Amino acid sequence: MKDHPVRNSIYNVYFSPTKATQKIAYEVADAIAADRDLTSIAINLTKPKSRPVRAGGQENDVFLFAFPVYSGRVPAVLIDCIDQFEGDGAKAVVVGVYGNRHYDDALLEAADLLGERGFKVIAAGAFIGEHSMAPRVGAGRPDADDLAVAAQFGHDVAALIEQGATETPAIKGNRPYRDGMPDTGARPATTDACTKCGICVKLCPMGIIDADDPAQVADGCLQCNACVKGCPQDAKRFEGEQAAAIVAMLEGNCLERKEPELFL
Ligand SMILES: Cc1cc2nc3c(=O)[nH]c(=O)nc-3n(C[C@H](O)[C@H](O)[C@H](O)COP(=O)(O)O)c2cc1C
Repeated sequence: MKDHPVRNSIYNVYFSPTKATQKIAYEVADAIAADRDLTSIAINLTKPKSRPVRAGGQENDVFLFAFPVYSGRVPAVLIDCIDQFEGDGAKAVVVGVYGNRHYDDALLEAADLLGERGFKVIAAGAFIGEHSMAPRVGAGRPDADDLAVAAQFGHDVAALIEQGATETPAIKGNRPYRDGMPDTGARPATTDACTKCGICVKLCPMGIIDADDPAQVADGCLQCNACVKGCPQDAKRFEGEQAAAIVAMLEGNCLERKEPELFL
């Protein structure tokens, strides 16, 4: 009988309502997997039924945790998920994708939380995605240049692992973290153009859009904009002064291109 060496894994764990984070996560994970000959296992936390999930690793596994930055923080909906992760000494890489305003304390917060769960966080990266609330901000990102940076980041992480790195680099951010997003009860409005096709029902990461009447949206909306961006009839939108003020602030201050920042 032949002995087969145990193949270790990279867990590509991501939450990505409007898919910017997903693009970066795959680029990073695929580069690490190729260089380290790891089996890539994707864990998509976006659908409500997929959360929380028990996920973890062993010493020679790599755990990529990728999320969109919400209000400069890790989305609150992911905190219960992180509580289910078991590091057991596995190496972890943090990826935060933000909408060209700032990532503030989100990378640091994610690294702290994963450290508490027993992971050795060896690298972190902040990448830019189109702002889900204001599509002119970070429009079209991540683009080809961003994806190339993400792939190179993955190769650099693989080289670090080869060298046996276990230390956490200095990651930008402050403790205590900035205040997270207040729950304002905001939720999308639905126009007469809605055909009740059900696409938004499937896209909603909170499962709160009524399947029979998609105009009915229950409490707990993240304002992630998956329904707004995914509606083929353009029938969902955030209305009112507060939504307009956020878009005006972002378009007024955050149109200048930012570049990814890497911590290794
Ligand atoms: C509720 C909410 C809060 C956000 N907060 C920030 C923020 O603090 N800074 C920023 O630059 N972008 C912010 N964004 C933009 C997202 O981080 C960005 O659009 C990201 O690419 C979305 O990732 P996804 O496509 O994987 O859903 C926010 C978006 C939402 C929906």
